[in-house]
Amino acid sequence: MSTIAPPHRIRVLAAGGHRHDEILTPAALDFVGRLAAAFGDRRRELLKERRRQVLRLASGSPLDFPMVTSAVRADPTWRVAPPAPGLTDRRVEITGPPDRRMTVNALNSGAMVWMADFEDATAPTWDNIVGGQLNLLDAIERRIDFTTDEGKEYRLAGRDELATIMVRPRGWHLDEEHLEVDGAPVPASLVDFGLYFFHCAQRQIDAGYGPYFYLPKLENRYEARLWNDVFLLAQELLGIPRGTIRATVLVETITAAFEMEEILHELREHSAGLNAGRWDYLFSIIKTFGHRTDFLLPDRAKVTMTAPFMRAYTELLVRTCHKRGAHAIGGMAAQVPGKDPAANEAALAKVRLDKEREAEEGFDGSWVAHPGLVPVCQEVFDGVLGDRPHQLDRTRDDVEVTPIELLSVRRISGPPTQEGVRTNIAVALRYFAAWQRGQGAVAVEGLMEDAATAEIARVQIWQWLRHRVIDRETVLRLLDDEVAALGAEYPWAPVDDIRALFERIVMTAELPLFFTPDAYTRHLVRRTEAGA
Ligand SMILES: CC(=O)SCCNC(=O)CCNC(=O)[C@H](O)C(C)(C)COP(=O)(O)OP(=O)(O)OC[C@H]1O[C@@H](n2cnc3c(N)ncnc32)[C@H](O)[C@@H]1OP(=O)(O)O
Ligand SMILES: O=CC(=O)O
Ligand SMILES: [Mg+2]
Repeated sequence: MSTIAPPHRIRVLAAGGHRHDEILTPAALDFVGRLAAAFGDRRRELLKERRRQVLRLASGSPLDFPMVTSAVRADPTWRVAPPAPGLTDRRVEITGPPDRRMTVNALNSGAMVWMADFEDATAPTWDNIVGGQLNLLDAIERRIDFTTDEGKEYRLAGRDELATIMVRPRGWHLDEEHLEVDGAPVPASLVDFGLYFFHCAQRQIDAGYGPYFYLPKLENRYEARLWNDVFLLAQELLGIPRGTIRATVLVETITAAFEMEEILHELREHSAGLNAGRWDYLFSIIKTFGHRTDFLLPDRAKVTMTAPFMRAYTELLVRTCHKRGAHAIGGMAAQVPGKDPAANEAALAKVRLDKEREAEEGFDGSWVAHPGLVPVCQEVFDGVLGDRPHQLDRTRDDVEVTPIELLSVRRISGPPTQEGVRTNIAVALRYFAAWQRGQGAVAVEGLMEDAATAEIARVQIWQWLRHRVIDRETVLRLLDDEVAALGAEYPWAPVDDIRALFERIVMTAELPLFFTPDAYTRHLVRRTEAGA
């Protein structure tokens, strides 16, 4: 074992669940403990730096491409690592939580990649976290087939037809309260990354693939450097060759958009490109600049990917990736298929338009939220790529994006409508209810809602209140109505708790940076001091 992974004492503070012992083995826990002991302090420092950056931007410091890294951007010679096996052709990627049924469905969906999501689409109950790891292990070992009580069979297709697995650990801002190292909670990112890497890295290599990841919610190059160092130590500890890991970073914060090239550079020997995480990106813009009137946005439905500031972000992402030989992966259209044929047709048409825009901009592939959307995404990218696995050769030298273009939000501003306010309240409440119950993604009125879209819903209400474009009485009246509707629709929902959560994270002068840490501690943590 490496001398740079100090000794530590790790404890599980949760009752043992079904087959948890297969994941929480002493060796796996020791591995996670070593990562936490090696990187816990740096992660804490970086979270403090996030707060300092919030204050700097709030007090008027301009956001710009960093001067100190201009040499990295100007150097034409460097490239990221070549695509690893299973990651060359990524024209359709499906995302979703690694629950048992969805794991089989996603792997069989026909998509090239499945992003198994512990972040936006997972409510991080301890059982979801450990159960998700178990499902991944079972899938890789091909022992996940099962039959439901109703007799529906779930079977994995042949290996060549399965999607390549990429795992998205939780972001740096979250703790895992059911694991403690030297008396402190383990960073959730290191739990999700560490358990998967420990159990599945070698198995994936033996199967001809590798340990692949999606990295969420990074805010700057230092956070990318931290991930790179985690990768180096993890590979060293398990004797896996340096450079085997691949990771796609989601550009989903406004500050990361100013450091795309630097993020690729930090991770270059492990990089598998960038993804346009549009929903968190929008959330990040509102959260970061919500105090400014020139960042006041209209109803969520009116802020589309063709808005000039969103277009500037996606075009810069493609340009940056292709300049460095990296894949650029598109984002999530929110529409999901439902039971009504007319609504379905409309949803598919919207998804098609979205994917056509991405393929035309130069993206190499894109995300879908539902197996029913794989064919439309596939068709659109087939049309543009043909037999080529990607379009890295489209270097988009025509694209030049300035800070002003990334930040020109006011060009689509306008007051919210009453319906826009109501919808945001309804979405936030429904999502919080599902999340508290352990479900991290839900369909609400034909749209996929997850942690990122729920964040948009709640920060928009906060922003509109703050700028007095809606008044508190209106929000409280609509909240009464929507809480009543929620109780009628979901009789199991603890409506008082959900209302209280909404009021804590919306009806407050100081905007909490994320809703999840507080909601997690209050509602999802079930610690047993004695441990398992
Ligand atoms: C902002 C971002 O980060 S986007 C990425 C994070 N968000 C996500 O990944 C959301 C992924 N999508 C989902 O979770 C789901 O599609 C939902 C919750 C929106 C809707 O799910 P459901 O209500 O189950 O949809 P529906 O009833 O139409 O599903 C039909 C079948 O497709 C399966 N299915 C639906 N979505 C998925 C998916 N993403 N992956 C695998 N299988 C899926 C269902 O399990 C169901 O299977 P079954 O017939 O065997 O029971
Ligand atoms: O993670 C993706 C996003 O859009 O947010
Ligand atoms: Mg996101």
